[in-house]
Amino acid sequence: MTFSADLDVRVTDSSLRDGSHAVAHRFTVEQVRAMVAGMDAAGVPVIEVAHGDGLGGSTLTYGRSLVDERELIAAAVETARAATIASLILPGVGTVGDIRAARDLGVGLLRVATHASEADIAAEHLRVARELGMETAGFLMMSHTLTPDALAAQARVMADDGCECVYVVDSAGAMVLDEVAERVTAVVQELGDDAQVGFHAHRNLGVGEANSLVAVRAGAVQIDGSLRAFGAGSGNAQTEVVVALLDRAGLRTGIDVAALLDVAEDVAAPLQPAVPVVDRDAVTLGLSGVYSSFLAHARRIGAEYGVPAHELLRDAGERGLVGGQEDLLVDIAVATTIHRSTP
Ligand SMILES: CC[C@H](O)CC(=O)C(=O)O
Ligand SMILES: [Mn+2]
Repeated sequence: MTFSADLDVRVTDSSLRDGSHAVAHRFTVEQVRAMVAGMDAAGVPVIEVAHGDGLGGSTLTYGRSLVDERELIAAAVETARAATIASLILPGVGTVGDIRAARDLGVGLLRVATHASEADIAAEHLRVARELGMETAGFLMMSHTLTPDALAAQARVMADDGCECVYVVDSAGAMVLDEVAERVTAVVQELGDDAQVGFHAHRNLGVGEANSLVAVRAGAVQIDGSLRAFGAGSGNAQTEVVVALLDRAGLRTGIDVAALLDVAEDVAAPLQPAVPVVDRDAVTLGLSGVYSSFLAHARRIGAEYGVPAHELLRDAGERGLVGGQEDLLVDIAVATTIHRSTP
């Protein structure tokens, strides 16, 4: 175990990383301080901070950050009294230089994210983080695209490369209950005592919180969430709801439910440009198995080319687009407009 034996489940709040997608990467230092202060006081043990696409994600492709993520991380580290500040990196987007900088700023836990079938490309980043003394986790994005056995084999690669926890990540919010249970169970069985298993939900099909509970029942001991579902797509499982459900199930998270509900209501909600709703775009993401972070790009590009976002997302699903291929949404939009104007 890498966390206290007093906890049954360790919760990581990703509002200040996954939620960055929802604010077009425009978090300010003051907002980060307020969120971290509230969550830290409520007992949230891990708080993730970065650009939505991880360290180094501030680019034209993914969207520029208003404030350099290193400033935001520094503010989070300075504010937190007890919480570990975590960050996330996608090899190929962030570099080992970003890992060193994050460690120097006080990031204690690094999550290395790869497409579910490409666990091997995390090896170097995991090694560097371990050498720097950071706790490490692997993050198997788009886990719905692999069978449970194939996913377990990828988790084994990450565990052998030295990470302490492997997350089953439902990036598209495409999985429903049994599909989560089957994958988490397979990964738990494969890893045994070699590494813990975590779960990261998106609620595009309206079952993010239920999926998180199912994941815990299947053996996941680390669970992600975002306050008020402050994440990509229709958001992550709501941290405060997941914590309330775990509390109701008699599982110890070390988090004060009432205090966290106050932070969600009083600090997070006023920062949200829109209340995350499971709407047509979100359900299309879930049904088509498309990355939740594609939603904001689809809405922007759709508005520019006069193509409804859900149509772009549906076509993106048919083409099997993966993270990093956001700009292909422009191709789809252009193809759609040409198709429409051809007699
Ligand atoms: C593009 C990175 C992505 O937002 C990571 C993540 O949270 C997920 O795959 O769900
Ligand atoms: Mn996510």
